[in-house]
Amino acid sequence: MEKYFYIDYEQAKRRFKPIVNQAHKGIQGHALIIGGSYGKIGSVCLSAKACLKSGAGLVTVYVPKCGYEIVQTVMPEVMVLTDECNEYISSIQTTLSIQVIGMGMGMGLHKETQQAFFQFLKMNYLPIVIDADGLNILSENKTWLENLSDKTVLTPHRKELERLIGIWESQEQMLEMVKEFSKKYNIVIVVKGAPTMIVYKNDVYVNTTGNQALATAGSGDVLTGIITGLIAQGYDMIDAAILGVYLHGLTADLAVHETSYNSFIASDIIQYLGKAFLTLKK
Ligand SMILES: NC(=O)C1=CN([C@@H]2O[C@H](COP(=O)(O)OP(=O)(O)OC[C@H]3O[C@@H](n4cnc5c(N)ncnc54)[C@H](O)[C@@H]3O)[C@@H](O)[C@H]2O)[C@@H](O)CC1
Ligand SMILES: Nc1ncnc2c1ncn2[C@@H]1O[C@H](COP(=O)(O)OP(=O)(O)O)[C@@H](O)[C@H]1O
Ligand SMILES: [Mg+2]
Repeated sequence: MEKYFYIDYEQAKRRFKPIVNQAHKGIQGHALIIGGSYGKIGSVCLSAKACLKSGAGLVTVYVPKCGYEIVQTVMPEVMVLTDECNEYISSIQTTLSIQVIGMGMGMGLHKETQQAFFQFLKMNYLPIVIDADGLNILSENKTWLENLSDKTVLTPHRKELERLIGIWESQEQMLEMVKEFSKKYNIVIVVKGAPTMIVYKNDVYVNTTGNQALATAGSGDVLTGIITGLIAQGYDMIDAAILGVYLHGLTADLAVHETSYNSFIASDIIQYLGKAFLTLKK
């Protein structure tokens, strides 16, 4: 039996958990953001900043060496681990105690990066949000999908989704294909677009916030950071996806009267995140 839900204020408000007075960084969780390649370190910066500004206690990023000074300069709050390779990720080694991983943004498709991703997937048991080139690597190696744990959220835009599951004739057919995909791997899929729809098995959650101002570079990287930051705090995968997508779109609704559609950029999502959270204040 399929179920459709609209992600509106009520759906978001009842999922929102205010941070407790006695909170400390440990309670808020430690997130690891893995991604970036030469010329695309900005995508990791956007994700990491969004992750912190969603309430995560600690954020560490794992980037190629070329990203070290950039991240440490742009975001003193974020800790940095670097790959031995300068331009792209060639192996993913970490012994950090973390609660969640967000990965794929700006990561590129270098063969060594693909292998590093595969080795990482095989030994990962933590909640993970996979976006962008992480999705594109899975599309090029579909047998690797078997290694996805049931604590996985995929966040494809329509083109990334097409690479992953093939083409569709209609929105209805697309949703049926995504439901089958979700059931086969027991994972959550955030189908980004206008509107964004979250699919988990036979349930479809249709977002009601957001607008065309979000059609700008890095807005998906920011969403990955928001969802990762919510999971770090203990939200389950579906609630984190629902609340994250709602808040992400709401920032654009709150901002456009000041920024216009044209002059809204991905950093504005992060800037307006506080205002979006305040609308859910209990
Ligand atoms: N500042 C940065 O470092 C940025 C890095 N980025 C990274 O660049 C890599 C490539 O991501 P892109 O999404 O740009 O490239 P993709 O190759 O995944 O998508 C671009 C192509 O897909 C089509 N497309 C994009 N969004 C679509 C949608 N919603 N519906 C239908 N077609 C769509 C476009 O027409 C274009 O042909 C990713 O790893 C991403 O994280 C981008 O996020 C942009 C910003
Ligand atoms: N016209 C639109 N209306 C609502 N949301 C949009 C629109 N265009 C893009 N978005 C949102 O912006 C984000 C774009 O993600 P993505 O293409 O991955 O960006 P990037 O890879 O550049 O970070 C998604 O969350 C998508 O839902
Ligand atoms: Mg993207």
